[in-house]
Amino acid sequence: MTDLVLQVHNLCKSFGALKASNDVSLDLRPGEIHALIGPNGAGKSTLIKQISGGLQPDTGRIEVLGQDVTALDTVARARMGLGRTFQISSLAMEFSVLQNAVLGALGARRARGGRLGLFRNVMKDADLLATAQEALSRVGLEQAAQQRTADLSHGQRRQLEVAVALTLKPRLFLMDEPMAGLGASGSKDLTTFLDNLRQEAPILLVEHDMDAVFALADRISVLVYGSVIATGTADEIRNNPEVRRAYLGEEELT
Ligand SMILES: Nc1ncnc2c1ncn2[C@@H]1O[C@H](COP(=O)(O)OP(=O)(O)OP(=O)(O)O)[C@@H](O)[C@H]1O
Repeated sequence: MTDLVLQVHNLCKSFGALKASNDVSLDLRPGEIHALIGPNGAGKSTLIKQISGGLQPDTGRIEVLGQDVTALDTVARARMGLGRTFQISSLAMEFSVLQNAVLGALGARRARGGRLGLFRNVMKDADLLATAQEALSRVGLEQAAQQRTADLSHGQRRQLEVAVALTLKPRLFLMDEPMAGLGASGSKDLTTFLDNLRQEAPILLVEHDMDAVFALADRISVLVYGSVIATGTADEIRNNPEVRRAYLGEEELT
């Protein structure tokens, strides 16, 4: 019996001659933010896709809450509590904020094998509305519920993506660059939000914003050319000579 929320064992994935994941192992503990960093093309998104079920590894094993999910598809993994936000927005821009959250709640119901309805009926479904509204208030968007999603600021869209993921009541989160495109104040707000969210569901966080990573992460894994070259606390990673050589510029560490 393990209390690890996620375990990745010896994952390998090649595209032709390119080893995008080269014997990757890592885990996620309850209540933690584990950041995955590395240069462009290091294989971070490829790893996240394999964990979420969108891409099948060549070899290796993935366990969620102690259960082997390697052969399961995305929907089955979502049903087990694996929530995800994407690098590219999955929101319907012409829909209202509330409609997007309700669509999320509908997807969560589908993942649990529940019944689907026509969209116009769905907007009158008390359970779905309650789930959607609760998720919106968790991220501070309840006042914006009737706004058109296209009219939201970039930061608010990121909050809405997290709200949509929350409708699934996830046991763990995979987040691919949630800070991308946010200004300084947007990333500060999201940093505070993620800091609180980890208690509810631990987060495997892919992020280029090093200020956010070093502020938030309990542990950091560094991926270079598909391999994890180090895992440790922020201080351990800052002081790791191989990481300094391979990835982090000296100026980032002072
Ligand atoms: N479907 C694919 N077919 C072929 N090569 C791919 C495919 N997906 C990714 N790659 C390659 O695998 C390597 C890892 O890509 P990946 O997108 O996982 O890196 P990343 O660390 O997420 O990069 P970034 O920080 O730029 O998002 C890259 O060299 C990329 O070109």
